[in-house]
Amino acid sequence: GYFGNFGGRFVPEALRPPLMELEEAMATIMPSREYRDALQDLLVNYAGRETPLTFCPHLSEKLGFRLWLKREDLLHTGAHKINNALGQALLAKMMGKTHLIAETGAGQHGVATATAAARLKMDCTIFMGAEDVERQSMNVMRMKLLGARVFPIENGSRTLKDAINEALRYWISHQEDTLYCFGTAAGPHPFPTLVRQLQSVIGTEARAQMLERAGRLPDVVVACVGGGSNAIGMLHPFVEDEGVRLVGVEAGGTGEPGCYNSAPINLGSPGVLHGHVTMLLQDQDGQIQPSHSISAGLDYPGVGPEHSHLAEIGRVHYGVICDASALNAFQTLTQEEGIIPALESSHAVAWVLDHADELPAGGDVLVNLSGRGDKDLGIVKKYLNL
Ligand SMILES: CC/C=C(/N=C/c1c(COP(=O)(O)O)cnc(C)c1O)C(=O)O
Repeated sequence: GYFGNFGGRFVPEALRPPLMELEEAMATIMPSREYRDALQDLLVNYAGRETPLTFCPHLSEKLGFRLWLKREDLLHTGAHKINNALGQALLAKMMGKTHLIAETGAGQHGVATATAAARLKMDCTIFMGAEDVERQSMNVMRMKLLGARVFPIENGSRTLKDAINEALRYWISHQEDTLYCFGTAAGPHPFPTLVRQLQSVIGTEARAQMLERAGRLPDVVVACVGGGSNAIGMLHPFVEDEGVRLVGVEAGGTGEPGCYNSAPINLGSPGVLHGHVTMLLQDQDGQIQPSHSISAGLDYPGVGPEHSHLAEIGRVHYGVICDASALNAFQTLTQEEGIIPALESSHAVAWVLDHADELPAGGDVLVNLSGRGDKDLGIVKKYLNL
């Protein structure tokens, strides 16, 4: 369960049995024809795969290279989260579980898990920081409509980190009938591996689509990094392609010195959080620092262990984008190409806009559009005179 020096399973003894049961199910149920056919049917005929690869003529003209977007925003529920939620919910169902629990920050994973539970007729409980309940209220309404119970978490920074803590605590005393449907490529082993496996459909499809549509592999592949699931899903299938430059984009928050950010790879240090060793925002005593980002989905002081490893070995470059640049990219993509991106995905687009002069003229740049921006209109209204 390690990626170089990062990963592992640093959990209370009581959590080892359900994690070992999950690992066993990954080895016995997931390779089965029954599971693979059922998941493929859900991804194609329910979630809407394969997602389009959209060329951006206007931005390509302005930037001097061909810009391509992988449209995970067009999936059912509006983000890549459904890939992972369907895969884990189906696994839980085949393991005989009747209850799914999950954490959520932007609410997309919460909605995806509630959707999967509704489709597979399972109970669903979502843990969500109270601050996120307010700033992503449309997604909270969707979760409730879908039949999920939503628990607002008041302690700590009232965001994603606290929601994960509560979900793990709940799971300890509800192991028999419950699977924790972990929402990102972090957490104790086997979650980072399981989530990468389920999200790699993004990069596998995009790689084939680039060869078909561009006639070549992309020069650069870019994805935003919160816990790291859409990025590892997009980047993993390209890791062996040495000529392809891989970029993960962390959230820099307001960008003022000493401000709260969500850029543990760039500004953090190694530590243990939520059951794994990874790069973290922490003080010298190992106390986790509060994080900040305009986008709830990137507002997390940790990152998946495989990203910490890919940064350490230098295979992926991790950049930082602040709130203002993300808002600018949100507006630019909307106006230039008629696509309203999630604030999370806007960080990846912003990195391309801000670094255009470093990117190969006449080349091909692929960006993962992890979600759509409908959920963020209430937030951006304050900043853009809507
Ligand atoms: C698991 C908590 C993160 C959430 N969302 C994160 C997110 C992210 C960042 O999460 P990762 O892909 O796991 O890094 C990117 N794009 C969209 C549209 C997102 O909603 C959520 O609860 O919805």
